[in-house]
Amino acid sequence: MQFLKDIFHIFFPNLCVHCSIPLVTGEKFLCLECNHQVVPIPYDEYHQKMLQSTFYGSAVIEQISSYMYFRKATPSQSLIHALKYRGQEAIGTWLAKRVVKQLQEQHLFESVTAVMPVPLHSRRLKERGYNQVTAFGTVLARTLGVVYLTKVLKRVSTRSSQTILKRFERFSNSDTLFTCEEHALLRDAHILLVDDVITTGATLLNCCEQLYKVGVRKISICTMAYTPKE
Ligand SMILES: O=P(O)(O)OC[C@H]1O[C@H](OP(=O)(O)OP(=O)(O)O)[C@H](O)[C@@H]1O
Repeated sequence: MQFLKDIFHIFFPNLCVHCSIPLVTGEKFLCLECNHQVVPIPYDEYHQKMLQSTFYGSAVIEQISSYMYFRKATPSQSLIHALKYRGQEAIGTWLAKRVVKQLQEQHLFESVTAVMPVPLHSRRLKERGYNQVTAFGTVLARTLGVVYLTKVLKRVSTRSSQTILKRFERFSNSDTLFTCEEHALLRDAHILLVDDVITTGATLLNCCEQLYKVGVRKISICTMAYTPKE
């Protein structure tokens, strides 16, 4: 079997999602060199403040963690773009496994009662075929031993993609994005919201507002990446 895999690999090698060189055994999605350019965000007081500052004055976030810095033209952007726009859904699982390590070492999110993804609009979901945070979120929910709650929080607006907008435009673009149904699992709950990237925080803030309206007591956030302010 391994022999067949090796032959297949000669003709159809897996390529680094950033620099496109063929990957060797042991490498996944990124070659060693590109992998070294991914800058993880440590879980410490300084970086907690940095992440929390996105939501200061708007929402109280219990705990927050983001795996890596998101910067244009770097392997972090290639990873997220391959995950969202090039069908590489398994990148979500791969990143989640890295987050799980941090989560277990730091005893993070231990009082969470459910994990919820930032939902895609049904039209976007149809185009993409999957929500890019599903794989990531389900691994986290399984690790924490809690339910992965979908369908109650819904994206109702069909606004344009945030990706091409500047910081200010992202906020004005995010009026009524989501609605949330009442659900027994949300009352007095501690919800862990998961998404791919935090840029201005407008998307997650909008979700938080809807969750608080239906009786959620605490919200924590975990994302794959965070765009630092320039
Ligand atoms: O912190 P913010 O400024 O709100 O930006 C972050 C959001 O922007 C992107 O969504 P978007 O709707 O643009 O994704 P798309 O590429 O799927 O359209 C991303 O997936 C986050 O959900």
